[in-house]
Amino acid sequence: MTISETTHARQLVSTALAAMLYEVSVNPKPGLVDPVDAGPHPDMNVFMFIDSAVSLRRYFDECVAAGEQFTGGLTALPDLFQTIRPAGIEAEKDMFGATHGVNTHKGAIFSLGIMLTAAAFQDRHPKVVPTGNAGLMQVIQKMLAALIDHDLANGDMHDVRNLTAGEYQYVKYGFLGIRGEAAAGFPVVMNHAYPFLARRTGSINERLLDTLLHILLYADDSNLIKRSGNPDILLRVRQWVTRFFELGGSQTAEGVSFLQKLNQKFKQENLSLGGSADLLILTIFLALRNGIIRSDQNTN
Ligand SMILES: CC(C)(COP(=O)(O)OP(=O)(O)OC[C@H]1O[C@@H](n2cnc3c(N)ncnc32)[C@H](O[C@H]2O[C@H](COP(=O)(O)OP(=O)(O)OP(=O)(O)O)[C@@H](O)[C@H]2O)[C@@H]1O)[C@@H](O)C(=O)NCCC(=O)NCCS
Ligand SMILES: Nc1ncnc2[nH]cnc12
Repeated sequence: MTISETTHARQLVSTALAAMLYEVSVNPKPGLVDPVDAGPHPDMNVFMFIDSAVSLRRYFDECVAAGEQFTGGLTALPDLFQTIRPAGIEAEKDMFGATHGVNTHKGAIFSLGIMLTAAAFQDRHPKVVPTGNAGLMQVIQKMLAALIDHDLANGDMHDVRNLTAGEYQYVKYGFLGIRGEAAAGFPVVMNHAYPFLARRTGSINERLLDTLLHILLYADDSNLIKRSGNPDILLRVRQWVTRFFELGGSQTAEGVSFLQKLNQKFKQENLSLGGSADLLILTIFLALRNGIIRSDQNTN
């Protein structure tokens, strides 16, 4: 595979990296690292996230090249996913090298790598793939048509001691986690987070904070469930989010004050929103790609 040096390819890669850096910059984020507070992640800080994001440039180059240079048709798109999966495993090594062993972006390597590859393919095939997020969703669904069967339904789940959080939650509760969200074409992002962000007003920080909280209403975040030890946490968190929006969200003093309290609560209960952060990264990627957020229009 030859890395593409076209302006378009470089723009796609820059947009992916920017999405990661925007996400970690948003504050105050409950349950997550931001420039002010590491939340329930004492082993991480914002500089580590910068190092982690920057270490992924080569991988993102490979994703774009794979998407642009794929010669199979729409029905062969599962092969495109198989092309980038080994690159994702190598990218995890780059990330762990950059963070000295801390898991900052494992989920994002998977999710954003898939979305970036699909976007590169979509842009190369305007005659067969519809434009916009709907077309992108279709490409992703086709790429991942075999994922659930391969990883979960037919996976080896006999020794629970060797299961990841996502695999364990599949066996115990039937949750499909990141794989289910990805295989469906990221519906939480496409159907909820992105349209919400597109109509939200305020500064970029306020719009992205509110979008993160909106994501919590829909996402089954396997990090949150793992840290809590009980899927009922999803319902509790959704009640907190409802209260946040009743108070006016991040554009009111009451909303911000509630958010600060949530931040403390997430720290006290050691609750992480790592999966939801990744869905915010994807939403930002699309928003930057489609011009829905622009840093020169950071108005209040
Ligand atoms: C398919 C892979 C993602 C592998 O999945 P795996 O089974 O290894 O992992 P999962 O437990 O399923 O979760 C992976 C990460 O996905 C993010 N995530 C969780 N829920 C969702 C969701 N609903 N939608 C989208 N994304 C979701 C999340 O990643 C983020 O959180 C991490 C940081 O949070 P933190 O709490 O600190 O997490 P820990 O490291 O666990 O720390 P402690 O709690 O212990 O302190 C960070 O990664 C964020 O990005 C989940 O963590 C993919 O990796 C893959 O394909 N790998 C290659 C290997 C392979 O092929 N495996 C398949 C078998 S054939
Ligand atoms: N800001 C953040 N904090 C913790 N985990 C994350 N995963 C992705 N972004 C994150």
